[in-house]
Amino acid sequence: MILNNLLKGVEFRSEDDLGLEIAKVQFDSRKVAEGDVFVAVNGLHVDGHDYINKAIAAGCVAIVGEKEKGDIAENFDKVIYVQVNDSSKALGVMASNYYGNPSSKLDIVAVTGTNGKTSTVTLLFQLFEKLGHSVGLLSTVENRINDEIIPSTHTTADALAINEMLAKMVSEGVSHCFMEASSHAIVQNRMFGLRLKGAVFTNISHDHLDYHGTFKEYISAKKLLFDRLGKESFALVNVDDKRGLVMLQNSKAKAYTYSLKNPSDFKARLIADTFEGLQLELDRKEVWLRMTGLFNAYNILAVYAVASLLDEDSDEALMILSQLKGAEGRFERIENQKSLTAIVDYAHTPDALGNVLDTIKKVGPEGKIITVVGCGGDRDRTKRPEMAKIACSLSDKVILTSDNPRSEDPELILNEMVKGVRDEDLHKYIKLTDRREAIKLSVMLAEKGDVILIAGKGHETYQEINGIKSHFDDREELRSFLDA
Ligand SMILES: CC(=O)N[C@H]1[C@@H](OP(=O)(O)OP(=O)(O)OC[C@H]2O[C@@H](n3ccc(=O)[nH]c3=O)[C@H](O)[C@@H]2O)O[C@H](CO)[C@@H](O)[C@@H]1O[C@H](C)C(=O)N[C@@H](C)C(=O)N[C@H](CCC(=O)O)C(=O)O
Ligand SMILES: Nc1ncnc2c1ncn2[C@@H]1O[C@H](COP(=O)(O)OP(=O)(O)OP(=O)(O)O)[C@@H](O)[C@H]1O
Ligand SMILES: N[C@H](CCC[C@H](N)C(=O)O)C(=O)O
Ligand SMILES: [Mg+2]
Repeated sequence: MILNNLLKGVEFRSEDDLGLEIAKVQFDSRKVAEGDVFVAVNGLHVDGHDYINKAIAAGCVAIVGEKEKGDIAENFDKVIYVQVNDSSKALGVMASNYYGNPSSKLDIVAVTGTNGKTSTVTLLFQLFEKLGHSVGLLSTVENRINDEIIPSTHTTADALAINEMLAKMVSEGVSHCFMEASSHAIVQNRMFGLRLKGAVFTNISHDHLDYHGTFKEYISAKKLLFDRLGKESFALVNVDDKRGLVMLQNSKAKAYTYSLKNPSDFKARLIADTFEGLQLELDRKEVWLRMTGLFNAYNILAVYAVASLLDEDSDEALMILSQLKGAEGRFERIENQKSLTAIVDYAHTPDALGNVLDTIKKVGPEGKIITVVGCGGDRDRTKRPEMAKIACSLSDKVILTSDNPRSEDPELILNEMVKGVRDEDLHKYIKLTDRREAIKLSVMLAEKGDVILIAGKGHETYQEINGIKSHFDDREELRSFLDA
């Protein structure tokens, strides 16, 4: 592709001839090959501008960067230089151009919020598939093009990977794509330049303050998704969350609301919440669903509203929804012969953990609740004491253990968690860094009628300790001890 065409829609300054052919767009010097353009992005750890010489040595023919040409590299006589105000935004637009602007050729609905993104997009994917459409999914658990699975490394991939997958979807006739929009992705402009049919806001609560700094900044990050929507798009927000309406301010999109408690465009009423499923009144129709928990009522309502906004038949949508199961690793029950209720859930924020434990308390059996939980390393430290506090106040016994410690000392993470436990709950917890041993102990402690909750890792099939990922699956571990 000609560089000039690649830069269509990007505001830039350049004194060079931009008529040359480009092989590929890259933003990592380690991936640059002969004939590529290298986009230098300033990151959290290093500045891409410091890798321009490496990119040139690897054969790139053009550079896109924010700095003045004279301030960067010596051997610029060999390459074209294009100066932009924001490289990550330029990268978003260039990635779209390179892959033929796929987002304008299918309907993309992005879902943001602290909790419920994966659950919502997975349900949307399943629903639209069963409604007879060819569908794409970009999510934490996996990316999908109909039956094809493309492994996922992030909740929201980088701009090049997103557009590459969207282009593949277009070439395979996909009509709808449901994607998660993480707050990291929004502020890093990984989705910049995408044309969205709509965006959904599920909720916002404590998470990622390590990255965003303050809760206010975290809200602003989510809001940016809605600020960037065009007037042809829809914005659908949960107004039972007090930040729901904030998302709509400054948005040009057509605004819609959903709620279980407040006046809204799409409304549901909870009739019953049981281990077997939810009973809801949706659009004045009664429906039984195979999912548990008030939070799932919100997810179902959002899915139903999106289907309506995309002009699907509402009766057919409700019928299909009533047959769907939730996303894997989300309130997933592990069958066993020990008369125990065993649940694996991805709750890795204080809000999610509280919701899941509240649900178990409300709908679960009379027995004790035994919770196994940890907190990820290299992530928001302030959620650690909160999560331990919630786990201990809503459970009878808690085994505090490792999640993905990543580069951190597992023992120190547990010590930070313990600080949050209330005095009256101090007798409830045990610290055990080895997650396998912690799961084993939960099964040993459980008696007939008890509930075991293994929280935080859900669908994950690895554990990252000391920067090394090894195979680990909460469901496999739990099953092996329950079957022993
Ligand atoms: C904190 C964060 O989001 N980091 C992401 C970010 O990395 P970074 O800013 O640290 O990049 P950097 O290492 O400083 O490098 C800056 C630039 O120099 C370039 N570089 C670097 C080295 C080199 O030799 N040559 C070179 O060109 C890099 O390609 C990059 O363009 O940009 C990278 C490229 O897109 C991402 O892979 C990386 O995700 C890291 C691995 C990560 O763990 N991210 C998590 C926190 C994340 O994104 N999570 C959200 C979900 C959160 C949620 O809602 O729960 C997600 O969407 O997955
Ligand atoms: N709508 C919701 N509101 C609050 N909590 C929810 C909701 N839906 C799911 N949860 C809880 O949050 C956990 C994570 O849900 P899910 O994976 O759907 O969230 P996510 O937003 O995709 O998370 P991530 O940021 O890691 O991608 C679930 O396991 C469940 O405990
Ligand atoms: N998307 C979240 C997932 C956290 C899952 C938890 N198991 C952990 O590793 O901390 C994050 O990257 O913060
Ligand atoms: Mg997710």
